Amino acid sequence: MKTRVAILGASGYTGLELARLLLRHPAAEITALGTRSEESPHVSEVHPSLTGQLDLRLEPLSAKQLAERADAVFCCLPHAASAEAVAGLLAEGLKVVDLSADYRLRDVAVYEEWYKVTHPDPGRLASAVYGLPELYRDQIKQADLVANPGCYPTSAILALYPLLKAGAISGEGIIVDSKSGVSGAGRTPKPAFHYPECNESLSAYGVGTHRHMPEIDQFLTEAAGNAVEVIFTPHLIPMDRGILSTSYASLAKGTDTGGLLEVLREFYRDEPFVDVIDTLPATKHVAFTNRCHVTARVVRGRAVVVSAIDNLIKGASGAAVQNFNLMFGHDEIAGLI
Ligand SMILES: NC(=O)C1=CN([C@@H]2O[C@H](COP(=O)(O)OP(=O)(O)OC[C@H]3O[C@@H](n4cnc5c(N)ncnc54)[C@H](OP(=O)(O)O)[C@@H]3O)[C@@H](O)[C@H]2O)C=CC1
Ligand SMILES: CC(=O)N[C@@H](CCC(=O)OP(=O)(O)O)C(=O)O
Repeated sequence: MKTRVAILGASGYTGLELARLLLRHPAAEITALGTRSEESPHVSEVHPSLTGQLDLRLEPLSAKQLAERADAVFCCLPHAASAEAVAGLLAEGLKVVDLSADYRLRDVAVYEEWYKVTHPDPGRLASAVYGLPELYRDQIKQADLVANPGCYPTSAILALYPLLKAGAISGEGIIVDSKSGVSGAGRTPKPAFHYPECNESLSAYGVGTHRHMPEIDQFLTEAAGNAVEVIFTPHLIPMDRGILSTSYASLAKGTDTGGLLEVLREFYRDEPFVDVIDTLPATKHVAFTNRCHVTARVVRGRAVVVSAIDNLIKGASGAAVQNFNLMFGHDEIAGLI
């Protein structure tokens, strides 16, 4: 029997990507789509690319209604709004993959400092599982609530975690320089993402203030075993999708390019979606896939680690399906290859 799934925030970009992936999933059936709109539009009006593939309307649905129609909910809402919904969904016995940032940080004070809002459901931060299967597969299998990682943190953590864990690089002075396509900002219009504002332009933003910095720190600290504070600088690049992160770190012990690659290859040996490559990654090589390409070089005595993902797939909806598969005992790669 198929697992019945609902998508909240289905009118957005991650909602669309989830619908696309789940329509090809052999063990999942999309049974409900959520919106705030009382007009209940047909999905083909909201996402013309789904015309003829899914005959559902987007509806404002209560947690109780969702529990009648689904077993799992993908929550694709903005932060804070998401945690408000999640508490009710869990109370109805649903399993939830939350794509927002609400349950990724373990310390509510850190969340409130960086997100500038009061957390609506702080009691659950300690028990939510961070949905990076490469690190927490066993916990995800047991979880009712999985916090899907941020897009930039996925690219940075996958690149750096194994090297820190192995003691190949130092946690001091790490720099993560990332570029993202515009879909990373979501479908909800904002002036900076208006076509003439961002086309033919490359700009840094959120320098020193981006909310993904403490998320990267949290997991790299775990890898290193002592406090890691990275400098993370995101850039907006005029393409639809994709993230490329170039990270710089000091070497902790004398090693060369081959040594770094060996650590990465060993860590990801059995991983279905992380490819440690000899060549340099490009967003085009992972676009529309759930894969992360990563490589490393030693340059003038420092490590340079380059990783690429599709922000909407391995950075959001693909990771969410991977987590869903683990939570429901489906083949981890179902719907993703
Ligand atoms: N885009 C990306 O690459 C990534 C996004 N994320 C996170 O995933 C979540 C969804 O992102 P994305 O799909 O890009 O966002 P979008 O802006 O594309 O879509 C979010 C949807 O949520 C609904 N919504 C907006 N505001 C509210 C609100 N205040 N209360 C309830 N519902 C609201 C809207 O649907 P309606 O108007 O129909 O109600 C909207 O279409 C966000 O938390 C985002 O930060 C995470 C990783 C990557
Ligand atoms: C290009 C762009 O604007 N990207 C977004 C990515 C954030 C995101 O989607 O992540 P959360 O789930 O953590 O909110 C940003 O920098 O805010």
